[in-house]
Amino acid sequence: MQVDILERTDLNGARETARSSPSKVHEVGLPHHYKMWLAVLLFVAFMGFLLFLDTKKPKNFPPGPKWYPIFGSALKVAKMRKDEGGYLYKATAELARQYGPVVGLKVGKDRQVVCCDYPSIKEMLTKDEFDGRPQGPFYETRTWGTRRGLLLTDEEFWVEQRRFVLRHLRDFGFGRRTMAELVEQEAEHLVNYFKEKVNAEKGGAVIEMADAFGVNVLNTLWMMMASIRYSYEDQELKKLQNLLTELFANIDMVGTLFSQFPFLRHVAPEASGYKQFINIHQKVWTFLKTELDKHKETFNENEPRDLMDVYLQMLQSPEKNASFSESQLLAICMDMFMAGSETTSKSLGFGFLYMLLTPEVVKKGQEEIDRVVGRERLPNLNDRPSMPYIEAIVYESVRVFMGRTFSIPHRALRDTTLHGYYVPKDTMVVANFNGTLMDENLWGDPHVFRPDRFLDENGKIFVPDWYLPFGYGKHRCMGQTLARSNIFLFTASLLQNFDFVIPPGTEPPKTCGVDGVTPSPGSYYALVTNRC
Ligand code: HEM
Repeated sequence: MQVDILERTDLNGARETARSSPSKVHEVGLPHHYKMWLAVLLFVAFMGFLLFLDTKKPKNFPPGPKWYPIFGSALKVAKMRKDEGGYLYKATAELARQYGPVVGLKVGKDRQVVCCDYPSIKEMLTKDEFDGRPQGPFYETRTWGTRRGLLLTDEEFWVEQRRFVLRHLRDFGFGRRTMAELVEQEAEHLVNYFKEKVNAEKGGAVIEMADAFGVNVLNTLWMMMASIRYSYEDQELKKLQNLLTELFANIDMVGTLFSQFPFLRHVAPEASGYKQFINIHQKVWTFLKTELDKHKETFNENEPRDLMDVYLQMLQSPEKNASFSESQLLAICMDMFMAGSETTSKSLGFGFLYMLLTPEVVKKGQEEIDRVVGRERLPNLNDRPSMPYIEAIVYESVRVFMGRTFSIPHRALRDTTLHGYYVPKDTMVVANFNGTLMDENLWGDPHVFRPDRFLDENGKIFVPDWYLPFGYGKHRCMGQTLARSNIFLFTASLLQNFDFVIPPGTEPPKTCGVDGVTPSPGSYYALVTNRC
């Protein structure tokens, strides 16, 4: 059937098109500009409807501030964070005071549930439905577009990789005698490093404490991972550690601007932190790739020396499963590097910061060391059962560090409930450890550094159920044993040999710390002298 098109221009100059059929029945449509306005109106109404939906909370979702289009509750959280001096954990704790221990938020595109007390945190960490890890650009960009590694992967992929790494790290000493030897060796290096500094100056040395432990902590892990020991002078490593500290101070555990508002990656790559995130990850990746390439040159498949070798062996094996790849090996190294060094050295950093402010703790610790070990030899991990007070300092150091931050986020794998509330699939669920590790109802005086809280009436170690700084359940920390051994021996060895005081004429350091993925004690100094 033939259709012709009639076009005419009306008095206002607008063009109008009508179609006529051969039967000459004219269907005169709306003028073109009306149609255009109608389309615009429909589009606006549709967008309005979508924005309206954006503000609707799922039924029985955990309570929290109102959701606005696009931003969700982000502006409210940002304001509260500003009011709380920039600390996200404090802003969330304040929200929990207003709405209850389980807070429902929407930050940009991310639906989040934050657990802020012991019962909800325990429920979240033990329920299989919450064993996922978040998805999205933030969690994928770090490994160049595909989720890899151990920290932020889930389901079959993660189960297989976690099992492999744990099994083989054990072969290289993880949790065994070889690990103890490595930790003891690094504690000795640390003491010698301090001695060199202290003996070089009359009256002791003023030492920057916040980053005094990073190299030794990393060495204990890296020897098992890649048979590598770094020196204090290694400039490449120093640069990398500074970059990581910068990165960790600029992102939060629950994401960052460009992950919550992904369009910012394109319109404001610098201001949204995207560019810096990519640059730092690129540098870490290149550093690790260089180490891996060096490793390959000396690799002998019949004599694996460390985890890298066992993994390379697996890559050549015909039984290799799809989850194994060279980029996954690099991602594992990156995760271990990030999870392993920053956390332990910052726990030590906070521990020594508080000990500077509470000399009675140092005195009690030194008395125990003198009684059990004496001064003729360095402490070792066999002394641990006889040194409950130093062990209690370890628990307390980790408490004051993790009490300022969140767990690694989890994700609901399916629609489920938490604390009686509805949590839809793919919601990010995170624990604010401040709600357990700094809860006045649980600890009485959580802001006081008091290792005795971990000792019972017989002076034996007592750890309450609500002490969960290493997580719980299937995703629990893989490095807890190594971390606690490092903190124990580094603390015992330093207290055995040195006294630490606030440098005369300076203000006592502040304990507020610097917020970030892992909180940092910030830069502070101690006057370190040989013990008499
Ligand atoms: C004081 C030191 C440390 C603290 C407080 C700490 C804390 C944590 C926490 C809270 C989690 C998350 C648990 C969860 O999501 O439910 C975690 C996971 C993890 N940690 Fe640690 N950690 C420390 C040291 C280490 C060390 C030394 C290593 C390396 C050997 C390590 C490797 C990991 C890994 C690989 C995961 C991910 C586990 C998984 O998702 O399966 N951590 N850690």
